[in-house]
Amino acid sequence: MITTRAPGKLYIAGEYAVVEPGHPAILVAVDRHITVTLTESDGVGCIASSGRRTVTWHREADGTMVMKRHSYVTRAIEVVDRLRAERGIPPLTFDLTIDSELEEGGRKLGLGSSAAVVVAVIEAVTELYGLGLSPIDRIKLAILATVARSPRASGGDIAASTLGGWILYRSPDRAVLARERTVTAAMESAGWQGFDVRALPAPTLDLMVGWTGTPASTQSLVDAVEQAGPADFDAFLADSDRIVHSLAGALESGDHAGVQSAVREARQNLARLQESTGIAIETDRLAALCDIAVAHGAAAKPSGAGGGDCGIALGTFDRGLLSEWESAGIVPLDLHVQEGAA
Ligand SMILES: Nc1ncnc2c1ncn2[C@@H]1O[C@H](COP(=O)(O)OP(=O)(O)O)[C@@H](O)[C@H]1O
Ligand SMILES: C[C@@](O)(CCOP(=O)(O)OP(=O)(O)O)CC(=O)O
Repeated sequence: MITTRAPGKLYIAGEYAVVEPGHPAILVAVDRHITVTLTESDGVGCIASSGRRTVTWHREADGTMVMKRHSYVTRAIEVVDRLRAERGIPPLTFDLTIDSELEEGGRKLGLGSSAAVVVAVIEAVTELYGLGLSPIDRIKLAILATVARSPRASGGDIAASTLGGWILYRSPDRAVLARERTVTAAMESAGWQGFDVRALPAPTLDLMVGWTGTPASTQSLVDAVEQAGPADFDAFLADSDRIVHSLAGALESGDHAGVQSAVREARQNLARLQESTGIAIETDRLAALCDIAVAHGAAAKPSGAGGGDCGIALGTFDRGLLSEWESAGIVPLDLHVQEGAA
């Protein structure tokens, strides 16, 4: 039996820009997890996850996997299986049980459950076959599995979920990766040129997280921004890059005022994207979340694609701030940074 665990994540800055290859974002892993348990089985494999339909799979005589429905989980199993076959390792059949702390009553919180599930499944299955992959190679495999299902996903959530702690992330060119014919070739592809992951020191500021209670569809929001094709998108990208760079510098030098001012600027830059696209990133409830935090001396912004999900505040832990959030219909989430393993 193999058990793996992967944390959820939150975007701190760089969302939407990071969808463009090579553009950076900063994320943090949080201490709520997905746990995957793998047990070898005979003939039929079962994927069981609470609140979801159990999916079964089997192999044809030549080892090819057969599954009726595809999901993030099956894509993750499949990509590892292709690598196994390319390396001449004999196939196995196994059951997976998935437990999630990243949903509330079956509703997504915006904490990156799809990334965490893919990361935990990839870790379990690569361990089963003894593939001996580094964390960076597992991030690459998880990105390949994810883009099979969501071609535009940046993969920032995967990097945060794999490494833990605070990270700086730059996305690869997923369109180039998708053209590679084997997993081995995709792992070495030129599509990784702009890709980068690096650990950042955590600030001593407290991270406070509020949930709006409204799940948002990241994919629809990203597609809508692309369709809107705002004339000033290049300026948005340039500003985002500058803000992320100054946030990384402030984290590295322990400059708390610099961290807070970069977070404020990141909020403004997203507000400009909202203005030029007409897409509601900072909803009324996210605006209330941010304004309340600002009134308490914190720096705040929506986290991720916006439109609902979560907002973050960086400052000094403040019970008054949290109770004002509650009065405004925002649920404070009791989350802490999940430190990296390294
Ligand atoms: N426990 C789970 N078991 C299987 N698949 C899951 C599980 N949790 C999440 N997923 C997959 O991830 C998707 C949600 O991911 P995502 O949009 O990243 O949400 P969020 O970031 O808000 O958690 C689900 O629709 C499902 O496909
Ligand atoms: C817009 C984005 O840059 C960030 C989206 O982050 P979210 O935190 O909104 O994502 P979910 O985990 O699906 O809720 C898209 C991306 O990077 O793929």
